[in-house]
Amino acid sequence: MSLSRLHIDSFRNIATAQLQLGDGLNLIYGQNGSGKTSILEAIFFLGMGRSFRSHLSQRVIQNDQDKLTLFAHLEQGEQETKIGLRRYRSGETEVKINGDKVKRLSTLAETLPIQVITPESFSLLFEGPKSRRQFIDWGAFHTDKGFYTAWANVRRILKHRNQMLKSEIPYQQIQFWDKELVRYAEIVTEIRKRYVGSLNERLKGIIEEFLPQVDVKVSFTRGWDSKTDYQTLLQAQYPRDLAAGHTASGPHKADLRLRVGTLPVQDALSRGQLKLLVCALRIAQGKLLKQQIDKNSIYLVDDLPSELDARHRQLLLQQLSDTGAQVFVTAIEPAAIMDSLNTPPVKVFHVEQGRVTVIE
Ligand SMILES: Nc1ncnc2c1ncn2[C@@H]1O[C@H](COP(=O)(O)OP(=O)(O)OP(=O)(O)O)[C@@H](O)[C@H]1O
Repeated sequence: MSLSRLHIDSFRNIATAQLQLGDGLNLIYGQNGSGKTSILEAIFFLGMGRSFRSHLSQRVIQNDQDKLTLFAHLEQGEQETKIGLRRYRSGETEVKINGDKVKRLSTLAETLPIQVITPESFSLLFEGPKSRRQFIDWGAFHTDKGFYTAWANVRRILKHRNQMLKSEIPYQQIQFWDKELVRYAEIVTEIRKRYVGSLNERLKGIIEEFLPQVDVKVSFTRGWDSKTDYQTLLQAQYPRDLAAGHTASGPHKADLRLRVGTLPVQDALSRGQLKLLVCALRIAQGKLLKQQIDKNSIYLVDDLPSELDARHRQLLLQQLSDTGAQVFVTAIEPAAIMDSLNTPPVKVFHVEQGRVTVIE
């Protein structure tokens, strides 16, 4: 699966660009501030309906314009899908797949599985559990049809439960909702647990290549004490939840624990090693997706050379190419990528002040 054509209009500093993309490695290079990341961001926006850089989607619309437009052709074997997205400054978003209007952004995400690796991807390891949960859920969403609905139900019931806690509703009335919550929480937890188990299998080989002699352990925590039944826990914790005005434990607190021996990875590894670990996690996800549902991801790798020595650059590019996926990498100097490749990129783009030209 790959994007063959991409049309960008009024996105960040790119007024307009029409790109014929390569099925394989696409290199985008240019000076600081030229618009390299904006191209990756545009592809991500088309797949997710939001940016990976800013939670304010309006910011990506080019200054002085009232809307942005993104359009692409997606090739899957013999099949071609046309995807279009328009975002207005008023906040409205229009999405079309093969000319038909699409209501839910999750339909877009399902059509276009995207993996992003940026210098900020470290947040996966450093920040709170939310980004790690999103990482697990990316895989759970793409590989299990039941996940989306079960997780949407968990979130809906939790929201309602928290409102009831704030209104100091007695437990007898909350109990009915807890039964529903437990039912969906178990589905979500089971899918997540199974997914992390399969991911671990794929991860081992990649970590051995990227970080030999480092014993990284990845485990899943479900969001409440592993020995306690969730229904019993919700009842026992009701007084505490009531005082806090929200539900302390549950699948909304699930996490991915990454350790080297007894230490959290961020205390045990260098910055370059952490970057490699994040890359290993993303590559393992892509490989697992291919194995489980025969779908390739699209990789967006921003500023690939940073933090990595020549050998690890080469290893990373090799692993990315082994996924068989379409890959977009950015760099300031093209040599930083070219020198690490056995075969040249399929396409090379140069960006200068928002103008994109094809080099080969
Ligand atoms: N809404 C917008 N309208 C117009 N220009 C914008 C908008 N948002 C950001 N820009 C500009 O777009 C330019 C491109 O930024 P981008 O991050 O894509 O560059 P880059 O080539 O990835 O740079 P670096 O190598 O420093 O990461 C920046 O100069 C920024 O000021």
